[in-house]
Amino acid sequence: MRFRRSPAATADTDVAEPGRGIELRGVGHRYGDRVVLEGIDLQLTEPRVGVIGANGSGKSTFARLLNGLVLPTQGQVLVDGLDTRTQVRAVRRRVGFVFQDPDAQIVHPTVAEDVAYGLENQGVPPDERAARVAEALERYGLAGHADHPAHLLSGGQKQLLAIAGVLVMQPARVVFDEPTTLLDLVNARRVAELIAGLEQQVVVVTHHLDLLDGFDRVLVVDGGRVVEDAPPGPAVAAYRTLAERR
Ligand SMILES: Nc1ncnc2c1ncn2[C@@H]1O[C@H](COP(=O)(O)OP(=O)(O)OP(=O)(O)O)[C@@H](O)[C@H]1O
Repeated sequence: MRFRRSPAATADTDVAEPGRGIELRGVGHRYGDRVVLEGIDLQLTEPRVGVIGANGSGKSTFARLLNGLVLPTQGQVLVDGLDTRTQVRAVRRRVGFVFQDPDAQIVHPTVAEDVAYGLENQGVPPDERAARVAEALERYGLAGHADHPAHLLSGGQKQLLAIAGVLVMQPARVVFDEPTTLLDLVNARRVAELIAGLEQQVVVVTHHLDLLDGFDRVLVVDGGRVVEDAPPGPAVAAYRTLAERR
C-alpha cells in the first residue's frame, strides 16, 4: 500500500550536502520582545566545536537552533544544506541533541525500551532494533541494566542512557547542552571520554572548560553575540577576561 506524501515529507527527502556542515546566516532570536541572539554568521565544519559564555548569554538557545528545536526569528540555520525551518524532520535525523538533564529525555519505563524508542519511530524492524539496542547498551556500559527501571538509574547512568538513546539513531552530528553539569567528577570524565571518542561532529555547550581540551574551535557567547571564535586556549582566555570585567 502506498501513502501519499505530504509536502513536508517531500521536502525532507531533499539531498543533504554533508560538506557544508552547520551554517547560521544572519541569525537572531528573540523570545517575545527580548532579543537573546543577534548577528550570528557562522559555518561550523570542524569535528569538535565548543560553546562557552556566562549564564543567560544565549548558549542553550544557540544549541537548540542547530537541530530545529528553536527556529530563528531572524535569518536561517542550515544543516548540510537543509533548512531547519522547512526541513526540520530531515535535520533532526541528522542532528542528535543531548539535554543537560537526562530526565528531560528519558520517557520509557525500562532502559532497553528507552533506547529502542527512536528506532521504533524510524520504523527500524524489530530484529535490527534489538541488535542495535543491545550494542548501544553494551557500548555505554548499560548492558546489565537493560530491563531495569530507567528512573532508578544513578544520575551518571541516566546521562549515559540519554546519550545512548541519541547515538543509537546514528546521527551525523550531535549537540550536547551542558552534558556534564549534573555529574560528579568520575561520570563527567566518563562522558568527556565518550564525547572525545565519537566519530560524529560534536557541538558542546559547557561550563566545564576541561571538556574543551583537544577541541578544534570554541565560540564565546556574550550578550547574545559570538564575541570570540578561536581555538580553546585563546577562547577560554577571552572568556576569563570577560568574566573579570563583570
Ligand atoms: N523559552 C523562553 N522564553 C523566554 N525567555 C527565554 C526562554 N528560554 C530562554 N530564555 C531567556 O533567554 C536568555 C538566554 O537563555 P539561554 O538559556 O539560551 O542562556 P544560556 O547561555 O544557555 O544560560 P545558562 O548558562 O544559564 O544555561 C535568558 O535571558 C533566558 O531567560
